[in-house]
Amino acid sequence: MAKPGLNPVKRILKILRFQKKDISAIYFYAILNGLVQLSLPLGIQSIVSFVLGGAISTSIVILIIMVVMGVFFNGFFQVNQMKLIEKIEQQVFVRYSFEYAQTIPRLNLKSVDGYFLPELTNRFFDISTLQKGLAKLLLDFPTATIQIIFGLILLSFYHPIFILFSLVFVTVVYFIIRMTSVKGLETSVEESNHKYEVGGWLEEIARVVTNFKFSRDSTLHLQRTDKIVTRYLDARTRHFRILKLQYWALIGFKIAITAAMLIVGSILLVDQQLNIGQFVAAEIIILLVINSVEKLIINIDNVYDILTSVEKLEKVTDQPLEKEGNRELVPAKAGVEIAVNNMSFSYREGHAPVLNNISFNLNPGEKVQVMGINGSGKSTLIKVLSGAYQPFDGTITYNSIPLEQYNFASFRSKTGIFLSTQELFDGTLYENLTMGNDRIPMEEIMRLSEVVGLRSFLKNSKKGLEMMINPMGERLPKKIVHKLLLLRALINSPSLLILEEPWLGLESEYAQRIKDYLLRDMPATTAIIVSNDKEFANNCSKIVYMEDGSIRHIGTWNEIKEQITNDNNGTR
Ligand SMILES: Nc1ncnc2c1ncn2[C@@H]1O[C@H](COP(=O)(O)OP(=O)(O)OP(=O)(O)O)[C@@H](O)[C@H]1O
Repeated sequence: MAKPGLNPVKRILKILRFQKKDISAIYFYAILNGLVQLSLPLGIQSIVSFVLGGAISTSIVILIIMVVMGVFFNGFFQVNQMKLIEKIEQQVFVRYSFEYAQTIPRLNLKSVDGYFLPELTNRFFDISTLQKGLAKLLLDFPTATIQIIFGLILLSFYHPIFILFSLVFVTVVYFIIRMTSVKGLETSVEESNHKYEVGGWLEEIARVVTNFKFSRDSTLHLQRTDKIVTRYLDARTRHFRILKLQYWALIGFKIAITAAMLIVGSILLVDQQLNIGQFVAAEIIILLVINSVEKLIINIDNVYDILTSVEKLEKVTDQPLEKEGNRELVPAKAGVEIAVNNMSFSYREGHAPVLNNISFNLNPGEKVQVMGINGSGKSTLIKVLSGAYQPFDGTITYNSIPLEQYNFASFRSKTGIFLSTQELFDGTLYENLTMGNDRIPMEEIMRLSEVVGLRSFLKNSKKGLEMMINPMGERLPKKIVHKLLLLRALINSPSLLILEEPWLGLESEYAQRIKDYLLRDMPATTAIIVSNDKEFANNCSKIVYMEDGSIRHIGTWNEIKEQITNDNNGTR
């Protein structure tokens, strides 16, 4: 797929390259159509000559039949073109749908950290602009261009003066388009950016609807809408100014060519260099050429729409993906070994790091607890360890292999991750738990549901695991969602487990069961658990205590608890 920095015309050509065969066929039909269309004036020329000669014969009948057949073939070729265009439209839709579905889960989350991803994904809707635009572009453009070329060639047979006109015509059209198109595209993209800004803001109002519903005496939603809609209108007016310039240039040229050709045609007729039949035919050709120019004029807007829609559509697919290698994470009997060396990380390039020179080692199967006050960097640490946030300074290795050398499909298949920001998605309960992995035995799901306290929920739900989850509609209780997500992380005996506050807010009975399960029943799992639970800390083999993005203390709970108490008492 296109990469950042690619200009929009190249992006379009890239898309069209996949449809080379169909597009060649469309051009083939356009050429046939162009020829058939020209048979119309030639046929009429002959008919006029026959009529003027007073000879109504079978030849006229044949000619009329030929002209009518020409009209039929014109329609026939058009339908064939439409069929091919329909196929291209379908293919473009399929390609972008899969491209999006494939890309989004593989995005490097650091690069899209500043975006609200659902809003970014709205750009997919530009697919309909692209489809409609392509249809028009592929139907009208080749036909119009070929008709102009053939028309001009044919005219030059009538008199060499038309050759001169043709050359002037082609050069002027080329320069008009060339001179204004860069600015036109710029303003079109700008207009579209503001369109998405308005869409994004409306989506934001909808996302936090209760904030606006219960606000007192506030018209903030309208004030902000007014501001960004004004920006959109300004951009649109700027874009229309360019379009207007192009329309006027082409219309002016159309007027000039109409006048010139009619005058030349009339002079040639009076001078008897053309007979009346040739004159009528030449005028029909001129009208055809002018009509085609008109089609091009109307389509200029469409060209900008297409170029802009591709630019928008690829805003998602252009985002950097996670950098990965081809190493497989081989599950060891005792879990994975982890070494973090002088690792620093910041969410934005050039900003102060959120994590500073983090170093620690974990043996296979070790359970480490990450502790620290709010904002000390615990969540960021586990996000970076998960491999979803790149790049970072320093090194992180799993089983002595740097994180970025792993193939992430393999790495994630042996990793269980539970982050407090995760949510369920629209699908069945089974899909939400297994994420489509059918090899997970039902007994394991049932066994783990006992651990996290979901047994009675599953028993009581009418459809069991086939129950539909609708995260936006009838929502499940928060605790149930929490337990389901935790269950998902524990499934499939992961070699590496990363959990953020796994039992926070759960009933003490289940919190205890989860702790026991982690400590006793997962010997082959290396676990990193973010929690400030002191009792659990006492049972972990290592505590990483964070402060201001650095490791302040590291060791067993007994080794560091006094230092933490001293810190908190202000003896530091
Ligand atoms: N997406 C982000 N972009 C920029 N800065 C961030 C981002 N997320 C967190 N931070 C900043 O990084 C620092 C560490 O935050 P982090 O959430 O990792 O801490 P934490 O210890 O997990 O806090 P909490 O216990 O509240 O979850 C904070 O100063 C926070 O403001």
